[in-house]
Amino acid sequence: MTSPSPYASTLDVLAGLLPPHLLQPRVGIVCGSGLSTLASSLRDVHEVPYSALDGFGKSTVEGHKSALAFGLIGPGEGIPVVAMLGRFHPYEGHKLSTVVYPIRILAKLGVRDLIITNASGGLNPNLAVGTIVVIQDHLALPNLTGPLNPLLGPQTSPDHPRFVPLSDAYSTKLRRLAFLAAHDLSFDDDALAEGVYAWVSGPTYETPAEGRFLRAAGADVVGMSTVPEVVVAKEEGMEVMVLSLVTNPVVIPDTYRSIKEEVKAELAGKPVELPVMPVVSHDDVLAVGRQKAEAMKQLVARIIEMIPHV
Ligand SMILES: O=P(O)(O)O[C@H]1O[C@H](CO)[C@@H](O)[C@H]1O
Ligand SMILES: Nc1nc2[nH]cnc2c(=O)[nH]1
Repeated sequence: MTSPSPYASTLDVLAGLLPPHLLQPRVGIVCGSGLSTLASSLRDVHEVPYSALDGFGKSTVEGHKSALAFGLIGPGEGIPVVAMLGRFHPYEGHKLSTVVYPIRILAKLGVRDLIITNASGGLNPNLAVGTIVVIQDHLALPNLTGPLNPLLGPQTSPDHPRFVPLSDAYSTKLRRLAFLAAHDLSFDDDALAEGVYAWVSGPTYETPAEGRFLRAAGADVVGMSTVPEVVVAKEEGMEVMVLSLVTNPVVIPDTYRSIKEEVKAELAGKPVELPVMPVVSHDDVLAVGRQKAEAMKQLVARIIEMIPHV
C-alpha cells in the first residue's frame, strides 16, 4: 500500500469547499506586505482561511491576511486564479517547509504561472520609492551559504530534479507580458523597472554598510521573502514572475557622514548640524503598499489576461 500524499488532506478540504470551476486555478498570485488588495480584481470569490488547511501556518505580519482567495479574472468565463492573501517568512519562526507549503499546494491544484509580489527596500539609487521592479534574477545569501535552502533534504519527489537550475528562474514570457501590460495601461516609463532581488533573512532592516554591500554585489532591491517560493515553484515546474514594490530607500547617499569630521569642524568653530540617520518602519512599507495597490492590482490583472491560456 502506498502512503497517502502529505498534501492529500489539504487538497480534500479544498475540494469540499470550492465549486468545481474554481478548484483548478491556472494562475497563482502571492500578495506581499500590504498588497492583499491585489485579489480585489477577482470575481466570484471564495476565501478559505489558512486555519482551515492542514500544513498552513498563520501569517503573523501586519499587512498579511491568512487566507487563500479563489476567483476569476478577465472577460467571458474568466481565468481561474488563486491568490495567497499573506505569506510566511522564516523570521516569523516558520519552518522553511511551512513557508513553501502553499506553493506546493498551488502546484498540486494545477497552477502553471505564478505571480509573486513583495515589498522591498531600494538599493539602486535610480529606483524611486513606488517603482515596481520586475525581478530578473536574485541573490540569496541564506541559500548560498546557510541552512535556508528550501530544497535541502531528501528529494521531494522522484518527478522533481535533484539539482534545480535557477539560471532561468524568472520567466522571460511573463516578464515580457509585464512590460506589455504596463504599456497597455499607459503607465509612465519609469513606473516599471527591472532588477535583481537580494534575499536576506530579516527581521532587521539593513545597516547602511549592509545596504552598500548588497548593492556592490549586484542587487537592486532587498527583502525578506520570495526566494524560497521561487525556488520551490521552479522545482514544481511553474513559470514564475516577481513584482517587487520599492517601499523605502536603503542606500541613501550623503547620510553616511563621518562624526570625526563633524567634531573637527565643531572644534574649528564651524556651525555643525549632526546628521540624522533616516530609519524605516513597517508602517512606511505598508503606506507605500496602500498608495500603489491600485496600480499593482491593474498590472497583475492585465498580465493574467494576457497570458496565453491554452
Ligand atoms: O516580502 P514581503 O512579505 O512583501 O514583506 C517585506 O516587508 C516586510 C518588512 O517591512 C518584510 O517581511 C519584507 O520581506
Ligand atoms: N530587508 C528589507 N526588506 C524590506 N521590505 C521592505 N523594505 C525593506 C528593506 O528596506 N529591507
